[in-house]
Amino acid sequence: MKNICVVGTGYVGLTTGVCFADLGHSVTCIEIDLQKLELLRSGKSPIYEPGLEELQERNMRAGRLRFTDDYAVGIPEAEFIFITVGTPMSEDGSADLTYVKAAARSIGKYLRSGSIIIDKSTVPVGTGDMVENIIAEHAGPDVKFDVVSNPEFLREGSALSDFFKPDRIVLGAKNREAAQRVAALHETLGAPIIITDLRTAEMIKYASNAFLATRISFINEIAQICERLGADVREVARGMGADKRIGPHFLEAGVGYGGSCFPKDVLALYHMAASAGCHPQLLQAVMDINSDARKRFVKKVETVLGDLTGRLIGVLGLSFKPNTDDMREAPSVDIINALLKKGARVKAYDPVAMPRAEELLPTVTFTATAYDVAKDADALLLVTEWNEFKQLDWQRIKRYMRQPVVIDGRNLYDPREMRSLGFIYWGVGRGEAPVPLWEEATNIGD
Ligand SMILES: NC(=O)c1ccc[n+]([C@@H]2O[C@H](COP(=O)([O-])OP(=O)(O)OC[C@H]3O[C@@H](n4cnc5c(N)ncnc54)[C@H](O)[C@@H]3O)[C@@H](O)[C@H]2O)c1
Ligand SMILES: O=c1ccn([C@@H]2O[C@H](COP(=O)(O)OP(=O)(O)O[C@H]3O[C@H](CO)[C@@H](O)[C@H](O)[C@H]3O)[C@@H](O)[C@H]2O)c(=O)[nH]1
Repeated sequence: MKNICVVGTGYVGLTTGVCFADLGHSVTCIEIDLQKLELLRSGKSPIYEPGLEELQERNMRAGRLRFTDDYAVGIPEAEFIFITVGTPMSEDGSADLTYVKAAARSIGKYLRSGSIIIDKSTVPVGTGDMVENIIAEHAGPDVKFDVVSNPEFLREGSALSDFFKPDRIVLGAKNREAAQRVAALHETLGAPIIITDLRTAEMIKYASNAFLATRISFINEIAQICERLGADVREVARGMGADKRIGPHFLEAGVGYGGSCFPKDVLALYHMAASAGCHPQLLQAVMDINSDARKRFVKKVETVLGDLTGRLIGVLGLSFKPNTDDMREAPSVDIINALLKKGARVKAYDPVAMPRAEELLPTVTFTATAYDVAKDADALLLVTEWNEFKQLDWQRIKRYMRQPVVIDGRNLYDPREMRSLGFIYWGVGRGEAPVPLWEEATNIGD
């Protein structure tokens, strides 16, 4: 049993704290947002993450997990201190390190010799050195400590299984012995552990996210070509993915990637590269293709319906992906704002993200069910592929709609089935565009 302190209780911090407690360690989580802290102390999770709240409650009851806003409580006893605070996008596109610097200052004030500070937040190359300097400045010369970079690879919606069954654990440090102590902490997980230097570990995180984002933009570009040439991108991805060198994952064409990580991390890497005098042209293309995917989706609605003024559009799914309530950089927000700008009215439904979406989309009407979204709608747009949208009663939806138009941004439905049910259906990269409902169809896709 080790004493662990986790600074920050967002998606990464709470998962880290709860899971290490579940492995039998004694964990103190420090959170400065007092509203969040109150919720956490009452045994509730401030985020929707399947299985997390149950595990949190269990470990709090067992006395292995506690929450505080007081660094004096968490830091002095801890052998391992994880920094998991946010690193959002700054105005210039670089990663904003305000929270990391503040956490390092506070840790420094209460640190005792022998602790290891582990940076789990996604931070630009060189941040580990900066954190070390800030802590040293505040801890004073007598306190001996190490900084280890341990980038986090969990995905929202599957955070627990990603924690307990990681593909790999990356550790970067100046002092190999410190990295080995952190490796030993993770031993029970049985995952491959890669030990490298600080800067390389920091870069592995950005390169991994940028590569996954590149695959998504690549398949979205292929989808656009498929649409023009009458091929089916899902089959293309299946055929490509069967090649072991390519693999089947992250080849789902759609409305582009969103979330709290890919958009900000690709941009931050671009910024890092440009600041170092490189010319990151592939990263620029990845970002351009991603924003075009959202625009093209909106253009499809216009192509089918014509002028959107006064049209009622129903949107299914708001979170940036299923199984999370996270609305950060969700494609739904850009799509809905573009529709509203073109004069449409929008109704929307999401199984869990509506409370978070309300403040971002104040003029949207939120409904209690997916079926309510369809009522009187001129078109229904599938934006997030929640499981419950796979089982809809389409005969019922068709009766509710003003006209049976479905634009599917995630290729959730079978085009032939939808058309045989009488829908005007348009997916992503799956053959020809449907005949527009208005005469002067615009050319789409550019
Ligand atoms: N969200 C993910 O799925 C994910 C996955 C891998 C890596 N990451 C990276 O991990 C980091 C955290 O991401 P997140 O989504 O969990 O962030 P988040 O914004 O959801 O949570 C950060 C938390 O830290 C708290 N905090 C800020 N400053 C603090 C301080 N000085 N002391 C104590 N608490 C403080 C905030 O109040 C907030 O609750 C980011 O760098 C992100 O890029 C995120
Ligand atoms: O084939 C695909 C796969 C994903 N997406 C979209 O890509 C975005 C990101 O999806 P996903 O990677 O599943 O979610 P995140 O929770 O943002 O996780 C990513 O970002 C985290 C934060 O850095 C990393 O830890 C994870 O490894 C990395 O997968 C979402 O909008 C998805 O809809 C696609 O459009 N097509």
